[in-house]
Amino acid sequence: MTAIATTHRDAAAAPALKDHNLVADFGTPGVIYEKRLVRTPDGKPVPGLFNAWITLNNPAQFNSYTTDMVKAVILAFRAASNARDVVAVVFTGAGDKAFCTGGNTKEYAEYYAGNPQEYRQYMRLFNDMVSAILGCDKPVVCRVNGMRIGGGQEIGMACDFTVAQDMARFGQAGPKHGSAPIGGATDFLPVMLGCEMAMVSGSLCEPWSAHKAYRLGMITDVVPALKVDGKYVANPLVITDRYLDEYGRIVHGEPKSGEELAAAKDVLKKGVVDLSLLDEKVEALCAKILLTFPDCFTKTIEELRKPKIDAWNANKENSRAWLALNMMTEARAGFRAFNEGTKEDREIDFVALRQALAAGTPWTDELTESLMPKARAGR
Ligand SMILES: CC(C)(COP(=O)(O)OP(=O)(O)OC[C@H]1O[C@@H](n2cnc3c(N)ncnc32)[C@H](O)[C@@H]1OP(=O)(O)O)[C@@H](O)C(=O)NCCC(=O)NCCSC(=O)C1=CCCCC1=O
Repeated sequence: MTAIATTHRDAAAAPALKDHNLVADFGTPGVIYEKRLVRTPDGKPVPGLFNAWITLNNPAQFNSYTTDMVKAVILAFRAASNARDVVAVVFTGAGDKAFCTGGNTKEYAEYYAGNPQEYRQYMRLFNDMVSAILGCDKPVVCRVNGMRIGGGQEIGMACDFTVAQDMARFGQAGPKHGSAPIGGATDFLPVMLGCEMAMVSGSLCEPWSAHKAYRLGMITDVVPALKVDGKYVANPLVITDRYLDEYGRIVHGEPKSGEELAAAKDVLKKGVVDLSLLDEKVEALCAKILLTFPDCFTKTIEELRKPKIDAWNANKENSRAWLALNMMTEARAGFRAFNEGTKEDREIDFVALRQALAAGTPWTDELTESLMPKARAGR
C-alpha cells in the first residue's frame, strides 16, 4: 500500500477501546488522512473533537486517482467512520487547480486499456470507494478547491454537502474520452437536478461553472477565490452581475464571450487564488453540524442519502461489467488518445469512428490505431 499518509493531531485512543480500523498505520503519500480540531461557529477550536480531512494528493495530474489512491480513499473513509472523536469528514484535493478529474488516464491508457478483467477488478475498488462515501458514518463535506470532472464529479456528488471556490468547474468527460459516467453520475444527477439538466450535464461533457452548479442545486455554497489588488472578486470568466439576457434567458453563471471575455482574462492575469474563504465556509458548515445531536443528525443524513444510494445500488454491478468490456473498444481508443495526444489534439476522430461502424467495421487493432491523434496527423 503506497497511497496514504496520516497526520495525527489527536491524542491516542484510550487503550481499553477496541480499534475497528482496517489498518492502524497508513503508508506513503497519495491520499492524506488528517484530523483537525473542529471549530465552534465563532471559530474557537474544540478540544478532543475533530474533522477528518481526506485529501487527494496528486496535483500534477489534477488529483486524478490511481488504483492505490482508490484503496487509500476507502480506508480513509473507514477510518473516519470509526473514529469516535470525528464530527464530520472534509473530502478535498491538494492545491487550487482541481478537486479531482477522475480516474488516472495514464493508468487507464497504459494498463487497463484492452484489459477488461483487470479493469473489472479495479471497478470493484472504485465501486467500494463510492459506497464508502455514501455509507460513511459521519457527514461528508466536499471541499471543491478546483475542477470536479469525470469520476471526480462522481465521488464529489456522493458526498452530502459541497462547498466550492467559484473558479471550479463541474462536469463529465467520459463520452469524449471513451467512458460512460456510470460511476455514480447517471445515478445521482437525475436525483439532484431532475432528468433534463442531468441529461445535459451527464452527456455533453461541457463543464458548468460553480455559479451554475449552485444555481441548479448541485452544490450547497460557493465562495470567491480570486483576489485582485487584495480584494476578492467573483470568477471574472462567467457572468455574475446579471440574471437574464434581453430575451429573458438565464445567463447567470454562463461563460462570458467576445470583448467581455477578453477583459475577464486581463482581470484573471492580475489576480491570485486564495482559498481562505473556502476554508472559512467549510469550517462554518462543520460548526453547524457540531451543534446538533450526533445520532439524530446521522439518522437524518442516512435517510436523505437514500435516493442516491438506491439508484447507485440498483446499477453499480451492471455498470461495472459494462465498463470492463468497454475497455476493449471505446475506452481503449479514447483514453489512449487522451494519453498519447497533445493538449490541442487528444480526442479520437469521432466522425471517422461513426463512419467505420456504420460500414460494419469490427473493433480491430487497426481501427483503434486509425482513430489516434498521431494517425490523423499523418493523413
Ligand atoms: C478538462 C481537464 C480536466 C483539464 O484540462 P486543462 O485545464 O487543459 O488541463 P490539462 O493540461 O489537461 O491537465 C493538467 C495536467 O493534469 C493531467 N491530468 C488531468 N486530468 C488527468 C487524469 N484524469 N488523469 C491523469 N492525468 C490527468 C494532464 O494530462 C496534464 O498533465 P501534463 O503532464 O500534460 O501537464 C482535462 O485534463 C481532462 O479532460 N482530463 C481527463 C478527464 C478524464 O477523462 N477523466 C477520466 C474520466 S472517466 C472516470 O473517471 C471513470 C470513473 C469511474 C467509472 C469509470 C470512469 O470512466
